[in-house]
Amino acid sequence: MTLLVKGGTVVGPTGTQLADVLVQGEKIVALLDPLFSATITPDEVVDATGKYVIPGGIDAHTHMELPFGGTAASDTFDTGTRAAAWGGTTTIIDFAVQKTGEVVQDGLQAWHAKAEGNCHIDYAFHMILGGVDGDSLKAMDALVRDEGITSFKLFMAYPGVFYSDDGQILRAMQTARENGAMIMMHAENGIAIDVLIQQALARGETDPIYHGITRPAALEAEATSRAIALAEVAKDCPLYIVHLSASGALEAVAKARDAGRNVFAETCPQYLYLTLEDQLGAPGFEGAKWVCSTPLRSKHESHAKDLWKGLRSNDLAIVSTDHCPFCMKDQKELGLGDFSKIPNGIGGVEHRVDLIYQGVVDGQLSLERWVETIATTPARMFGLYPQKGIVAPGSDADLVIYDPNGTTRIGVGTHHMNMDYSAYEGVEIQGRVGTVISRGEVIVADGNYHGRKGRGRYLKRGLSSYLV
Ligand SMILES: NC(=O)NCCC(=O)O
Ligand SMILES: [Zn+2]
Ligand SMILES: [Zn+2]
Repeated sequence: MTLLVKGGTVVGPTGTQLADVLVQGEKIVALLDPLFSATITPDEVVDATGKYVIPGGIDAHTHMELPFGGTAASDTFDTGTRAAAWGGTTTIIDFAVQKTGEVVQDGLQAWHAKAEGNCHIDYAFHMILGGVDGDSLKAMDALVRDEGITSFKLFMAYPGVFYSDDGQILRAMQTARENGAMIMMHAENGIAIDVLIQQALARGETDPIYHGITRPAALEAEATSRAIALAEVAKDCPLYIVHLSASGALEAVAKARDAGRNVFAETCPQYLYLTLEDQLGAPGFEGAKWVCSTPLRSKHESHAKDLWKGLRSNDLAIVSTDHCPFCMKDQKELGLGDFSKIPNGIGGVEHRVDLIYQGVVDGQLSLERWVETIATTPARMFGLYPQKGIVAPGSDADLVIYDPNGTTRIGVGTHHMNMDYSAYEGVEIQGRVGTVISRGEVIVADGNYHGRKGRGRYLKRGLSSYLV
């Protein structure tokens, strides 16, 4: 079976070219001069005239079905990966969870059981370590060696749940330095935050906005700097700061990178577009829709502006979503009268490609940087390159035909995520995901869905291309 994507502008991290993309089976086999491809008779033609042809998006940070705060994220691997496909994402890297006290491999098998046979697109896992001890350190080696899991998330936040102390973090970093894995860090000082939360509740400050006020930017910056220092002590263990939201944290990352350190970071669309005042501070309980950690930051400070700059300068390497949706009804509502009981998370796996394309329209990013931050760098960072993340011969034929003349209006009435609201209700994007191709199969075209549950494959990942 051959498929020709014809007439489009192929966008990669280093430039654009007018080229037709020839696909055979699941792979890209050639980028052809349009004059030459006129001589070919493929089985199927996808017209991309006037459109961009980009590698399928890779969302390196999702939480399908994550148990949190007495409930679980509302997207299953079925609904969440289908929504991702609609939005031009053809690979996710989800976080398998070792609950505190659980054997790491048991946590991993439980995650495989949730995902297997349910995914519409290809998927891989990072591993959350809910407890660092001798057994889990040995398990890290086994996962890197045998399971294709080469990155481990630790939490400086959420004491009593996922939290690791500095000694545990250091030991995990030393192990990662030895086996080549990446340590991913939720960098917020959870111990200090818990004090602020208790004080706020004692004053009767229970509305959702206090979720943000009790997680100040300074405590993200402090934890980020501490993680960077611990990684230095662990002989420059590769460190990746997740969901970075604050200018001070970005400064710490930039300083480490200027010093040549193995430090990387991602941000998420919510920190580029949404704010403490306008969303988290919405009247009544409405702000619960935007409770996530790290929290949305103040529009009166320069966080969002600095994050866009960080994306341009590569101090922020990747945009992921941290997709962790909860419905308002019965889920976010668990925190009525006590913001600390609102399950943390925002859903957005469907909108990342569009929302970051809007950054191109707004003059924040180049086309090439758009592709790099949503597809190419995630593939390189997490050991999926060049199978994924690039439109090139030999790579999987994961392609998005993106229409710069289309528009997308985001809202709960049209999205495909299993959420009863949209975090971006009414936002209009000056661009549109058209056709989506996953391993050579057209799964979205002309506003219709052609994919199916179970076609997505588990990807065993290699070590990061950025490892030194
Ligand atoms: N980010 C968030 O609010 N929820 C998901 C869990 C995490 O990434 O910390
Ligand atoms: Zn986190
Ligand atoms: Zn997360």
